[in-house]
Amino acid sequence: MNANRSDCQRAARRWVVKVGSSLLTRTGGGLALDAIGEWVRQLAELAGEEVEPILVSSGAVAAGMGRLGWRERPSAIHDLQAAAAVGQSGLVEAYEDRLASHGLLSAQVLLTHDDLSDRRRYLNARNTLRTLLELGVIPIVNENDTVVTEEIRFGDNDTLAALVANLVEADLLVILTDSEGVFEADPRVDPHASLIREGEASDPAMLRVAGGAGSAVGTGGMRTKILAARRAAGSGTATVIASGYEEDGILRLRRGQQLGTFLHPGRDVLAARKQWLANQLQVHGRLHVDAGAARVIREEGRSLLPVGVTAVEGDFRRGEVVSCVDPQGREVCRGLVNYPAHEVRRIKGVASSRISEVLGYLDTEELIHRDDLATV
Ligand SMILES: Nc1ncnc2c1ncn2[C@@H]1O[C@H](COP(=O)(O)OP(=O)(O)O)[C@@H](O)[C@H]1O
Ligand SMILES: N[C@@H](CCC(=O)OP(=O)(O)O)C(=O)O
Repeated sequence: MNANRSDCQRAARRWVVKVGSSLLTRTGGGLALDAIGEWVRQLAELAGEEVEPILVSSGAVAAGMGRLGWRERPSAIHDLQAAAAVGQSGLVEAYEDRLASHGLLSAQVLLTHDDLSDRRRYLNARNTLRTLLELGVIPIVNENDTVVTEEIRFGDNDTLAALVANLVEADLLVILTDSEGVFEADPRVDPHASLIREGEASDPAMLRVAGGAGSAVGTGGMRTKILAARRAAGSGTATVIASGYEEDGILRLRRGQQLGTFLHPGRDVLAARKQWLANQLQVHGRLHVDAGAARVIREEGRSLLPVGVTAVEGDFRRGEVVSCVDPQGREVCRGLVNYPAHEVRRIKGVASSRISEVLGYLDTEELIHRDDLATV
């Protein structure tokens, strides 16, 4: 059963807000700085209401074109990459200045899709983003355009935003673009098409209105946004696709107003999260935990600390999935482990306060963080 859309928006704590190139690019290159100021003002207000916003912003190519004096978007990949490299610092500076004027710190995070499919780098990105949010810093994420080709060619930061939503298990993904939302047909082709206000992310009809593969609108455009909503739904995240030109649009969403198109994740959020983690699970090793650890994990949803581990089986790397079993050999949970097998063997049974003494460094106090484990 889908929760009410307004309630979902109001209850959402962790937001990923994606701002598309179509909004950020001024005609002839350069950044739409006034618009950036508006989104920042709203994000700052959200942050003051205990929302944790993460921004995924395109615009590096646009900013670079402005700086290089290029009037037309180049088509050669190396020119696009050069423009993005010149522009990324300007893009972040634009956000940083405006966030600072609201007393907020920002951080630049550059990712590629590959980073998020590699277990260790995935865990690194997840821990970094989690720490930034705990520190009250606003992460500004973009594709690392220097090392990718496909994404920069298709102009697809929608997928990146969905991957980030999965990564941090966001409650809401807001995709801001130049269109009011998803229409029954591309409004540029059919100006009379009406706006779809609500739907299921997985509904095949949504993809059909956004243009099938091979059609003119089949690459980028609305199609990648619907696919992003589907991907986000995988970890229980709801998506809103709305216009970035709407006055106070972000704040109005926060208050529960029905702007743009809302795409329900389609099933129980907690079940989706567990299923999502379970799908990631290819078990690389086994940790034997004592009865106390098994109990607090099962009954209180706590993290696994090294002190609760009695034996280690297998050879796994940091970020891989391990299974935890209780003293009777019953599986308790599976999760992403923060230390490699040879180090877990050294810190098993050790208090977290002594990890750095034993290993010479401290990564995290938890062996498996509660957000990274699924009970079975
Ligand atoms: N069914 C649809 N409803 C709304 N917009 C659509 C639809 N199909 C295609 N589009 C197009 O998608 C565009 C937005 O995508 P895009 O230009 O890639 O934006 P961004 O740079 O924000 O990612 C709209 O301007 C619109 O022309
Ligand atoms: N990462 C690049 C391009 C990504 C891009 O254009 O994506 P999108 O906003 O989805 O059309 C940039 O910052 O210019």
